[in-house]
Amino acid sequence: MSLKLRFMLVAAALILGASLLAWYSFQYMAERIVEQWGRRVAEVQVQYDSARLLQPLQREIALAQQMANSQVLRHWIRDPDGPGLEAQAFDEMESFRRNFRGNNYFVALRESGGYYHNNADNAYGDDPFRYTLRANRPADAWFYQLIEEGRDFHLNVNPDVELGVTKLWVDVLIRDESGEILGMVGTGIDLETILAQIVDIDQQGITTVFADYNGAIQLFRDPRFIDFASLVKPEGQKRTVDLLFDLSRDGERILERMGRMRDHPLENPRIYTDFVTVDGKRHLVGIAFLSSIGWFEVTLLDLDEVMPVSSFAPAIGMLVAFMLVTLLLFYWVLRRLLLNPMAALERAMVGLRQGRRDVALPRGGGEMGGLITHFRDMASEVIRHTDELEEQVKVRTEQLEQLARVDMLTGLLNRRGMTQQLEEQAARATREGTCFGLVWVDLDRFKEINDTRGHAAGDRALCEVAELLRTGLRPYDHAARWGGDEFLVLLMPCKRDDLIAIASRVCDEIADKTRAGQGGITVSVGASLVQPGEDLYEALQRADDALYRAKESGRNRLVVTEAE
Ligand SMILES: Nc1nc2c(ncn2[C@@H]2O[C@H](COP(=O)(O)OP(=O)(O)OP(=O)(O)O)[C@@H](O)[C@H]2O)c(=O)[nH]1
Repeated sequence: MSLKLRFMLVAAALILGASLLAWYSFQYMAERIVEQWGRRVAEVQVQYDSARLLQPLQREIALAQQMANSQVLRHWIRDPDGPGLEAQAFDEMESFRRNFRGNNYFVALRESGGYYHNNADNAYGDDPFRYTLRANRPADAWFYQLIEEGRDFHLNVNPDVELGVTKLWVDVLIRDESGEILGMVGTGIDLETILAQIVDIDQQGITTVFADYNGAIQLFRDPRFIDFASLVKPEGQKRTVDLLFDLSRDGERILERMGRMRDHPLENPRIYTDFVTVDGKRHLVGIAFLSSIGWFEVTLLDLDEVMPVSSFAPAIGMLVAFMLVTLLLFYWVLRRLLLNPMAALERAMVGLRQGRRDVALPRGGGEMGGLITHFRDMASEVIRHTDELEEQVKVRTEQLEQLARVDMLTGLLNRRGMTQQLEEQAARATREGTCFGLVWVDLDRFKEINDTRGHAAGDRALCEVAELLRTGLRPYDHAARWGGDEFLVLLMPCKRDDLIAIASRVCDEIADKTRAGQGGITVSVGASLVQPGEDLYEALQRADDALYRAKESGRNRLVVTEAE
C-alpha cells in the first residue's frame, strides 16, 4: 500500500475518530447545558405560569372574602325573615356579581341549606334562590365537607349538577364575630375559559398543570385528567399528578416532594425541579407550592421541544467542518512538503535503478531537502562508480578477449586468434585483390625432445621457435602457435618471391639459431600463396599438404605449393 493511500486512510480514520469524539463531547456538553439552563427556564416558567393563574384569581378571592365579610349578608343570615334584610342581601349579592370576573356568585347557608346563585345572564336576578342543599346528597357533599374541614378558603373544580356548569369555584366561609360558620360565598370561573386563557396556551413543549394540596389535578389541558370534586373523594381515588408520568418511581418521588413543600414550605426551595419521563420523553418538571391558594403549580418542559439538542447541530457541524478543513490543509501541506518529494525521490530511484542518468529531483528545504541533496550526491557517486566499473569491465573484457586469442606458452596468437586474423585478412585480400601467404612450420621429431630431454625442454624449444618467428617476420605479418609443435605464419600482403624468401629464411634461421647440429631444432615448412577470393580452408589444406611433403621428403626443408 502506498504511503499516500496509507496516509489517506489514517487521515480518514482520524477524521472519523475526531468527529465521533467531538459528537459525544458535544452531546455530553449540550445535555449538561440543557440541564442547567432547563432548570433555570423551568423556575422562570413556574413563576410565569403561577402568576398567570394567581393574578386573576387573587382578585376573585379578595372579592369573595369581602363578600363573606359583608355585614349585610351576615344580618340577613342571622335574621332571614327580618324586614327588608333579604332584599338588601340580594342587592349586595348583585353588586358583587357585577364585580366578579364571571359575573356570577353563590351563597350557601349552613342552617337553612339555602343555595342562592345568579349567573352572567342575570337569569336569577329577581329570585336567586335555586335549591336547598342536603347533607345526604352526593352533589352537595362539597359544601358539608368544607364546613367540616373549617377551611376559610378553598378552590374547587366541580361540575354543578343543578346548574349544569363546570367551574373553578372560589369558596370562602362566612363566619360570625364568634367564628361560627354561617355559610359560604363565592364565584365560579368557567373552566373552559380558564383552561384556554391560563393552562392550554400555545407554548410549544410546555405543559401547565395545577394541582390541589393533595396533588390532585385541578387544571390541565386534557379535562379527562382533572380530578373533579376532588374534595369529597376518598384518598386513593383522586387523579393525582403522578398519572402524568410514565414511571411510578417518578410519581412517588414527585408526590413525596410536593408533600414536603406543602408541609414544610420554609425548609424547601420555593421551586423544585427534577427530571421525569412523560410520553416516553425526558421532561424537566418544575413545581411551586402556591400557599396563597393552597395549590401546586406543576410545569412540564419537553426538553427536546424547548431546548432541542439539535439546535446545537450547526455548532458541531461547523466544528466538524473546521476539523475537516484543518485536516485537508494538513494533508495538502504534508503532500507538498513530504509526499510529493518522496514520490519524486522514488521515481528518481527507479530511474536510477533502470540506468537512467537524467533523473529529475525536486528542490526542498528542511529534512526532506537534506534527504534529496544526499540522494543527489549518492546518485552521482553511483553513476561515477558505475562508469568506472563499466570502463574496468570493458578493459578487462578486452584483456580477456586478448588472452583468449593468445597462446599462453609462447605469447603468439593461438589457433582462435589466428583464425580470426585469417578470416579478416582473407576478406581484406579479396576486397583489395591482393595475394597472401600461408606458411606451416612444424618442429621435427619434437616428441624425441620431450622424451629425451623432458617436457620443460620441449616447452623451451617451442618458445625459442616462437621468438624466432616473432622477430623474423615483417611487422604486418602474423605468427601463431596452431597447436602442439605446429605454427602457422600469415604473410600479408605477399608475392610468390616474398613467400619463398620468408619461408626459407624461417626454416634456415631456426636451424641456425638453435644450432640444429648440436641438439638444436629443425623445422619442416609448407608454404602456399593464396590468390584473392580463393577459399581459405582449401589454401590452408594446400599448405598443409606441402608441409606433409616436406616431412616426407626428409624434414628440415621448405616445400611451396601453388594453386592449380
Ligand atoms: N613439451 C611440450 N610438448 C608438446 C606440447 N604440445 C605437444 N607436445 C608434444 O609434441 C609432440 C608432437 O609430436 P609429433 O608432431 O607427433 O611428432 P614429431 O615428434 O614432431 O615428429 P615429426 O613431426 O614427424 O617430425 C608430442 O609428443 C606431443 O606430446 C607442449 O606444449 N609442450
